[in-house]
Amino acid sequence: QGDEVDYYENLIIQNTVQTSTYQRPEFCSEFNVRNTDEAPVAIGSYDFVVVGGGLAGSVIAGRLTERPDVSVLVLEAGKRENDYVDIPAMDGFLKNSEYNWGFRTVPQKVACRDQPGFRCDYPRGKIYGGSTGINGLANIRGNWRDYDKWAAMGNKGWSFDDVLPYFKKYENASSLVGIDAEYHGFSGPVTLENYKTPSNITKTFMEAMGLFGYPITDYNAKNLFGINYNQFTQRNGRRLTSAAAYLFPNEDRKNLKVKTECYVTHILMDQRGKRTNGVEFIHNNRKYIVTATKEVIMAAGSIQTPQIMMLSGLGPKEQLDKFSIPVLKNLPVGKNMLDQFYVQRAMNVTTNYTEEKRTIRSDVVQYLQGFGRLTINVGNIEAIGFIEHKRYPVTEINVIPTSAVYAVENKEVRITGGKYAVAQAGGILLHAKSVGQVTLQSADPLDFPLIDPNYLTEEDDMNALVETLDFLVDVYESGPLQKYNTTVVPESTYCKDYEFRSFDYWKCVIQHYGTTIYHPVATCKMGQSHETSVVNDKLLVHGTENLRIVDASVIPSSISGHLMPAVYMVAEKAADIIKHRYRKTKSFDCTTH
Ligand SMILES: Cc1cc2nc3c(=O)[nH]c(=O)nc-3n(C[C@H](O)[C@H](O)[C@H](O)COP(=O)(O)OP(=O)(O)OC[C@H]3O[C@@H](n4cnc5c(N)ncnc54)[C@H](O)[C@@H]3O)c2cc1C
Repeated sequence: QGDEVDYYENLIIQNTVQTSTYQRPEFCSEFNVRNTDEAPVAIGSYDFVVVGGGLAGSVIAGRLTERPDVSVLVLEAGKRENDYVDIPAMDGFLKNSEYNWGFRTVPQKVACRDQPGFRCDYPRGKIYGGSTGINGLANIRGNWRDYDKWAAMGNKGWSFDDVLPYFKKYENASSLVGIDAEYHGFSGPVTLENYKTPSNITKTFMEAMGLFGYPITDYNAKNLFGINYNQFTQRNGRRLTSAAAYLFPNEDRKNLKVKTECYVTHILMDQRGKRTNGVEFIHNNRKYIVTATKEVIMAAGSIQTPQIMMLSGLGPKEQLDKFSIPVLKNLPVGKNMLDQFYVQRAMNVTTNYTEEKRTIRSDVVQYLQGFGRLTINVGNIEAIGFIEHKRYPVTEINVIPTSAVYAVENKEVRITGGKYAVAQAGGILLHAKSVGQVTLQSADPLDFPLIDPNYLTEEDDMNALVETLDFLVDVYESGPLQKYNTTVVPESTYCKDYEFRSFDYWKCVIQHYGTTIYHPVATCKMGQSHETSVVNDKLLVHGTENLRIVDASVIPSSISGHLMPAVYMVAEKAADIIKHRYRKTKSFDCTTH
């Protein structure tokens, strides 16, 4: 075991130090084409070509290739994960690595005031497994009402009762405690785990919530309102990416081909914009094309699926005209963007709660046994709660019981944090009323898209967050937590001139410390009309016969949870929709009914 401990200790030190000097790219420089005059090389054909081997792409490819008569090619721009990626606590550092595309938003009017140019960091996973390769692993499904709303918007087959079987299908909740079994699956490929050694202060916080009418609840079941320990997509304390869950075990399937470091630039459409017959991509600085005999399935996520669509002539006419891209279909691609907004460092709370002294080595020893601080995301979010508001459906709170985190100081990796633990707490705006958009910067596929979440431009969004943060102070000041002498310390850098707990004080905190929680949806939203949505309820792009979108971009409205479970569900359901469309007839032909 000593060798393994040495290996992981060095791995953490070397990789973490590297992230401190990593320069994020300004565009997709590594995919530059060496010889632009060279014609693309054709590499043959597959039944299905999946663009993006992220969360949804992995599920689709894994499920479709269960049928041996169906061939699937996955084109993923990123690389494979490594042992460092698998350590949950390193997720924060992965944002400064080649596993993150490195996007930033356009300058925000109201938010991200402590970030250069008011541009929020906008991480997206660039790795086989997509954003599940860099995410915080929290499995929070949302309210059943959110999905009933999808159906009420006209999307047949997407009510909660319709989609519950697909939530169950992806998950294996066998090791979770305190759950309502009726709402969970126990044999899916994605294992869920609780953090094994939660702090007593988190436990007490959960008890205190009871005084405010919020019980311990399985928020992934019928009753969202309340609090409970976080559920993570992990196996033995290690990150479980969608690729590891759905594709790694099936890589010997002859009908499955995954090609990494392949950057898809265009969907190849016929002149009427009705049928696609494949895609163009760049690999090793050369252009290639591949044919899809049945479908192209877009799974590049809420930011890049719209970008590739628009580059291919499928998007808002005014956008495409601006860059002289011939318009094949005028669709609201990139519009309607909804994102959630997180104020993680909303407050520091001093306590008399002491923590055991840790070292990298002691953490590694625990990690190798499947527990300890390396097995929880860098945010140390041990518990999650959901609270109600009078004029707003719901916001989320995160309980962070420690300030002890990994940091690089003078090229050395340290676990920072003082003698006393400092608890933190964060609030999340789940149902933003402010609507943003993704647009093109140019017609060059190597340019990053322009991301404008348009945070907090609607008054109600700010009001809901102010109420949430103020509520957290009430909880920290409540009786149960006083045994830890919890004291909320007013922010003293940007907001010191405002009266603590006044509306303007919170507004200042939110404007400076809030940022994305990485859950954009609806940029290729599902719906009935091609004027207000991009795909139908079978996820086919309106007006096309065989171009489908299966990723977070089709989610039509915000959900009261994080996004990963919803995307797993969407992809599992999409796989069934596709299998049904091409179900075997007696003659074993594929049918297109
Ligand atoms: C930092 C971070 C933390 C998060 N934390 C959580 C969490 O704790 N809980 C939760 O529920 N959700 C979380 N999420 C959100 C969740 O991971 C995503 O919503 C989910 O992964 C989206 O799935 P997707 O398939 O739509 O896109 P992705 O998983 O992002 O996959 C898209 C894939 O397409 C690839 N791609 C993009 N463009 C191209 C191209 N042109 N050619 C080829 N490939 C391309 C990308 O490299 C990527 O692999 C987090 C996200 C991030 C970024």
